[in-house]
Amino acid sequence: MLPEEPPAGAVIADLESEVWRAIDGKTKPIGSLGRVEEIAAQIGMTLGTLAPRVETCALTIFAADHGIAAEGVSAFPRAVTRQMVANFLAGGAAATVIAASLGVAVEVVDAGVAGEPMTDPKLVSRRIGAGTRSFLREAAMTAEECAAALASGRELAARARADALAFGEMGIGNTSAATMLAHRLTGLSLEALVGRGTGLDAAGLARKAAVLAEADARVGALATPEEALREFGGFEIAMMAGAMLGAAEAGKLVLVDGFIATSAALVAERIAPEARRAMIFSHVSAEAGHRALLERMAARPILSLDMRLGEGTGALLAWPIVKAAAAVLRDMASFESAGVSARL
Ligand SMILES: Cc1cc2ncn([C@H]3O[C@H](COP(=O)(O)O)[C@@H](O)[C@H]3O)c2cc1C
Ligand SMILES: O=C(O)c1cccnc1
Repeated sequence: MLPEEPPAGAVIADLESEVWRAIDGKTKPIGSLGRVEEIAAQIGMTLGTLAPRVETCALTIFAADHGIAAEGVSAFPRAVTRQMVANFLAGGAAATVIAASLGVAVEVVDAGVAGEPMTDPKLVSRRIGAGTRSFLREAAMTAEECAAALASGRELAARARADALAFGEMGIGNTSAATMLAHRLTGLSLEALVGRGTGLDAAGLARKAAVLAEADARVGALATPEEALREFGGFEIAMMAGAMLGAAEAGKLVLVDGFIATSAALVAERIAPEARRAMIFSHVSAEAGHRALLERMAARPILSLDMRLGEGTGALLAWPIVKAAAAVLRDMASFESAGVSARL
C-alpha cells in the first residue's frame, strides 16, 4: 500500500517551520536581518527549498492606451504612451536605465497602444486592440479581449527565462483604471484611492474624481474579478495580471511594482489566491491610494522612496534585496556548521 499523502496544509506548515528553523539557525542573532529574513522565508516557501537559486531577474513592460484618457483624467496626452514605448526601446527611460545598471534584461510588449502597430523588431506585439474604450460610457473591453489579454500574459510569463519576473506598465490614464479596480475589488472608497497620477493639479484631481465617481455609478454589481477587469481595466493591466498568474504557476517570483501593478496583482490574487505566495511587493508609491491598497491586501512593501512612476522602476530597485535574501537562505552558515557559539 502507498503511504497516505499528508494534507496540503500540513506540508506547507512543515515547510514554513523548516525554513524558519534554517533562518534562525544561521550565524546571526535571531531576527537581526529583519525584513530580509521574511523575504528569505517567502522565497524558500514559494520555491519549496532551503537553497533557492535566485540569480536572474527580467523586466517585462506592458504598454497600452486607455479610452478614459479622453476624459481629462491625466496631466499628459495619450500620445505619451507610444512615445515612451519608443523611449524604452531606445534605452532612455527610467526603467530601462535602471535595468541596465542592474544587468536586468527588458522586454517591451505592445498590449494595445493606440494608432497603427509600431514596427520596431525589438517590440513584442500582443496587441489586443488600439486602446480600450472609455469606461465612463461603456465597458473598457469585451470579455473576449479580456480573456485574450490574460492568456497572452500567461504565455509571456511561462516562456520568460529568469528566476524573478518584474512587471512594469506604461499607459496614459492607467492610474484611473487601477483606482477603479482597487475600489470595486476591495471596497476601499474612491476618495481613499484617487490620486494625482502623472501630476494633476487640484482642479485636475477634482475632475478625475468626478469622472471616476460617474463611471462607478454607471456599473452595477460585478460578480467576478474578470468582470471588473473587463469594465475598468486596461489591456496592459489585464496582460500583467495574466503574467503574474503565469509566473506564479511556473514557480517564479513576481516582483510587484507600484499602484498600477498592485491593481493587477489584486486581480490576479482574486482569480487565483494561491498566486499570492509568489508576489513580493517592492515599494509603496507616492500615488495617494497605494498605501491603503497595500494595507488592504496585507502586503508589506520593501522600499519607500517617494517614487510614483511605474514602468517597473520600484520592482527593479527592490530586486538586489530579493536576490540577497535568497543568498542569505542558501549560503549563510549555521552556528553548527561554522562552529560559532550559541547565545548564553
Ligand atoms: C513621460 C512619462 C513617463 C511615464 N512612465 C510611466 N508613467 C506613468 O504615468 C501613467 C499613469 O498616470 P496617469 O493615470 O496620470 O496618466 C502611466 O503611463 C504610468 O506608467 C509615465 C508618465 C509620463 C508622463
Ligand atoms: O505607483 C505607480 O505605479 C504610478 C503612480 C503614478 C503614475 N504612474 C505610476
